[in-house]
Amino acid sequence: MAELMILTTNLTKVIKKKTIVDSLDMKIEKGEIYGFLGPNGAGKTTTIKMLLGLMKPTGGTIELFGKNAADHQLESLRKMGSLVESPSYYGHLTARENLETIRKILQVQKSRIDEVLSIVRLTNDSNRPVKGFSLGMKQRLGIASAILGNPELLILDEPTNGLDPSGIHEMRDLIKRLPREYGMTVLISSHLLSEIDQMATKVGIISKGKMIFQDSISKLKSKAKEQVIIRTGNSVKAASLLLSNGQTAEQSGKSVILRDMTDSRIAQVIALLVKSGIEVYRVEEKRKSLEEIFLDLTGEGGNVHDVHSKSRSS
Ligand SMILES: Nc1ncnc2c1ncn2[C@@H]1O[C@H](COP(=O)(O)OP(=O)(O)OP(=O)(O)O)[C@@H](O)[C@H]1O
Repeated sequence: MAELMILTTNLTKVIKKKTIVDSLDMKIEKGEIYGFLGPNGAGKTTTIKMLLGLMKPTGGTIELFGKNAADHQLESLRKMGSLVESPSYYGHLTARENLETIRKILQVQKSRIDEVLSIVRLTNDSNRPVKGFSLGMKQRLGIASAILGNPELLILDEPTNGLDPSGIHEMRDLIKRLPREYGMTVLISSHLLSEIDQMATKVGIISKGKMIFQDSISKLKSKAKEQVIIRTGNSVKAASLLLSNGQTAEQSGKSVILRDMTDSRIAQVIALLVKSGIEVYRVEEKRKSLEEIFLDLTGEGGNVHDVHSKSRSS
């Protein structure tokens, strides 16, 4: 099994009697880009602050790099870089000068400044005062600061917040390169699945403080099982006829809904309906988008409980 960078067990935070993070089990392996997703207020920042030792958990445990975080805090913080909320800079100083102030604290080699400027593609703007930078450039400078100490684990809290599509694109390209080219593991939070869909190797979805899904994007996509909707002259009769012929079908208004159908099975179903005198008006195929699955999971109803029990047993 791959080396574990983060493992939380029953991680819980209660603030003013309100459970903000609720028995969270998070598992992140080396080399992953882990998308930590959830609507605003779900508890992402609170979780991240606990991982970074900025907030003390009310309950549960955190292991970082295979060791209990509370017992090895300095050791693990040395191997981590982070960008939480908007990064702060000296606006009148250049990008290079801002990095130099952090470099002195971290005591890394001077040459590392040129390396990180090149990684985040700010070399050409490195001698300009930061106050003239776009939001996207400031965020990239924030990542440059976070990776200055050459961390093994990089934690980014909503780094694409407020960026325009081209800024999001640049950020995505940058983050994708970090594990591949520099061996880093990345935890990135977002409230939009579409923003991390194309870069995350794993996703953890949090809703109201609880982890409701944790697996690969492809597993998440497989939840988007296609439906075949057949509109008929008599949907009640159609559904019961199909059921008596061993075909699971759900009646909904004037239609019957079938799931996981092959082309030949659909042909058989239609032939059966027509032979039995039931008119077939329309056959439609519908597949849920990733965003719809995400909304289903994080919404009030949907199949939250189904997924929750599934992710716990896996
Ligand atoms: N110090 C605090 N005191 C009281 N409530 C808090 C405190 N910190 C966080 N909360 C509440 O906890 C909930 C989760 O906040 P958190 O910032 O972790 O969510 P989030 O998922 O990061 O969302 P966002 O993207 O909006 O920051 C929110 O309802 C917030 O109001």
